[in-house]
Amino acid sequence: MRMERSLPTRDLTARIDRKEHIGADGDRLVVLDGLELRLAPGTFTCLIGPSGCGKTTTLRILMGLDDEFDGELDPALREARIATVFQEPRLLPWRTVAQNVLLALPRPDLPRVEAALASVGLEGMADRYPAQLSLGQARRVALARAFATEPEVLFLDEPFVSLDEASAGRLRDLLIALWQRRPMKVLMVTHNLREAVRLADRIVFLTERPARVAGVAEVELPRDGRDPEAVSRFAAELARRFPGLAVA
Ligand SMILES: Nc1ncnc2c1ncn2[C@@H]1O[C@H](COP(=O)(O)OP(=O)(O)OP(=O)(O)O)[C@@H](O)[C@H]1O
Repeated sequence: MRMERSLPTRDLTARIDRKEHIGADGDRLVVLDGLELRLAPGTFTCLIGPSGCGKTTTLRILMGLDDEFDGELDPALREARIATVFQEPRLLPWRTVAQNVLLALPRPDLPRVEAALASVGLEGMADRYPAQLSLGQARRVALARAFATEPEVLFLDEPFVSLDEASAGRLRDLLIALWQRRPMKVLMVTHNLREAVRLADRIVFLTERPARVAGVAEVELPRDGRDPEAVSRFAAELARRFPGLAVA
């Protein structure tokens, strides 16, 4: 029998004192300035803020993809097993669905791949190639791949944009169901305040660029009470509390 790896029980912290990008004209663009984040065990956090304020830049630093910044990441974050889900499903086109999931695992484990695909409703699709999938199906594979690695921290960057509302809604339900089975720390970037309210325990609002944390809201709605009306009401309240930083 396969043993599940246990999840760490302490917070992870990150402090980004300053992050600059160099623009095409060679000018320095200060993107992040004094941004501090804390990821708590078993907590689903959404990061939201105005367009271009630095959300993806923040995520890339936390993922370890960009280390050119002033500040400090929790050493435990560098050592943690992390999984990432991007806007683009990022599947290798010349590999089958099953091979794409298999490649993410530390060792070959076909039963785990099959279980992961079944968990996202893709039984029977293991031998298809990415070009034979709809965008929604490809995103399911990306979720299956991320969860199959049993990460300690899961980062998502707008994983449901460009889908119709019904498909996005089904994928949100799926994401929450997968996460509730094994609630790791999650940090998800989204533009969509209603999506954040639907999914998150906690929403971190960023200021305009250069971004820092404008405020943190706990989503105090019970998970089984997040129907569209309750979500809209809560989102409207937050939009009033953080004017200009998110639209309900
Ligand atoms: N590699 C780069 N080189 C130069 N400038 C960059 C680079 N990456 C991002 N930028 C700029 O930094 C700023 C922040 O970009 P970032 O993608 O982090 O914002 P965002 O909040 O995720 O944006 P959006 O809301 O549009 O998704 C933007 O002005 C962007 O043009």
